[in-house]
Amino acid sequence: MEVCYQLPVLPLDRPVPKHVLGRRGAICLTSSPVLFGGPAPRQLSKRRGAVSYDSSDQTALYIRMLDVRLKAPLYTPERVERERAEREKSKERYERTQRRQHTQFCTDFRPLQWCFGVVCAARTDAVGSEAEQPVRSVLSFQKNLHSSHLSRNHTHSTHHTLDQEYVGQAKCLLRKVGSWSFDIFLFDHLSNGKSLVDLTLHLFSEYGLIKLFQLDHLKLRQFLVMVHQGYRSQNPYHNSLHAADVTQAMYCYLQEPQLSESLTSFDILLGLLAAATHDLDHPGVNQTFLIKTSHYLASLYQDTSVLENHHWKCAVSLLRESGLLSHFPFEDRKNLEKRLGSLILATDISRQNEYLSEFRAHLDRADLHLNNSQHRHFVLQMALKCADICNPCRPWHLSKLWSHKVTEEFFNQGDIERRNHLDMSILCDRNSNSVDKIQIGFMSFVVEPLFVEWARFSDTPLSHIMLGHMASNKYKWTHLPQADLREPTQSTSSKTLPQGGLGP
Ligand SMILES: Nc1ncnc2c1ncn2[C@@H]1O[C@@H]2COP(=O)(O)O[C@H]2[C@H]1O
Repeated sequence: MEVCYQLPVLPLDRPVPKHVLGRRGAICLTSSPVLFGGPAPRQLSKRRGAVSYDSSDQTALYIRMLDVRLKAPLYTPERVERERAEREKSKERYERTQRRQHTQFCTDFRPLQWCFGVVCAARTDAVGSEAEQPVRSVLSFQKNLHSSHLSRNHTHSTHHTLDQEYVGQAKCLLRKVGSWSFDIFLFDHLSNGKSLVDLTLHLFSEYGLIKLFQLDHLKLRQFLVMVHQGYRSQNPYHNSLHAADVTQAMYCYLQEPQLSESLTSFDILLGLLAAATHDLDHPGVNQTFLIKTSHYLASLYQDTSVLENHHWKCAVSLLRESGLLSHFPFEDRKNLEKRLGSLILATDISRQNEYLSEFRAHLDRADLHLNNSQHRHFVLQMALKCADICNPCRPWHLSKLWSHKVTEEFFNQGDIERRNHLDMSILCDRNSNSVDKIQIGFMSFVVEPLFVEWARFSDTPLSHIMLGHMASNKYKWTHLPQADLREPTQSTSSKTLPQGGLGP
């Protein structure tokens, strides 16, 4: 049996032990205590990894064994039997749910199949044989789900991830989820790359949405795992970490007094769902690229909000596929799907001026009344727009990382365009653009105008903190020497541990 193993975390309330400070590298591992330097226990047939740790304030210490795999019979027969029974029970329950959903679905899953490259020609061609198609061929995401370690974690099945200490750290960090300086990169590490799943689950339970809307916990988790998997991890920027970041920002905005005092639970449910799904299956290139390469999505959505329409359709597909809201009355589901689309479509950055002018006009006339459901929806749209492009308003150490990630994605697109002799898209040519110039332009022309209006609307400490960070970040991009603006190296960036460095 192959077991994923992670190390216990050293206690947070004690000083960093001398033998840990200043050390980094491979260590030996036993099933419970951590030995630094001792011989490897005999049952370890394989070990590989490194310890990385972070102690930014000398009281907190994160320590992690990366990618360690053991071949060790750690299970007792009773435990194996108990877990087998749990697995069986969970499998039965899952299959029952899927059988029920299959009889309920009468929707067109084509966008879903396209976006994940599942070939279902038989299904679309042969209408007569549609009823005979197996569920799996239609529900493409389930295939991914079955093989996902994320979906297996909660059933404690064969690959038991001994991750409890990390989970403890992640839970600890979640207590600060409402803080604007919440470190999503660190949280992503602590949650094993599934920050979007864990964070959104946490927020759902924090708001009591699970109870209130009688959501099935298993379906919710499966839905979020599918959302996580629906993002392309190879994108430097538009991946599920960005979605987690936007969801966390959205939560901060939902907590602002104006909103928290007026939004309904349905608004909150919608706002969180929209944030988590707003960039689903982003291909890592922009709309211009899709149009000039005659991509099918461009023709499907007639060159208008191509990506946002696609994100929306993917989100709807996943909602239906998971059956998360299958117990809602039909009208409520329709309403939610429609409003979800309207929120996601608002993130089309090429329509920024439309939304901003309307927002400004409302503020000038002081006629936004949040007891009006349409006005509440409009404010949710503005909140999601802010959350989507809030990275320049984060503290420098986080903002800088996002800036490099988004620029890398732009430049990757430019490289493809160059190789294929296509016109270079704006900001995508690495030979004539630089991250600092892109940031200064983006902040001045896109971010600042939006956040100035948002501060007029909400006028809270947070809105001013965001403007403060943006001004200070812009100053840094303008004045710091190039060496300080470079992307943090592997050893100091979030790729290992994001904050505070790693020691020598
Ligand atoms: N820090 C940033 N610098 C430059 N552009 C950005 C930055 N953050 C977000 N964007 C752009 O803002 C856009 C918002 O919509 P998208 O997510 O489609 O694509 C995003 C990027 O093109």
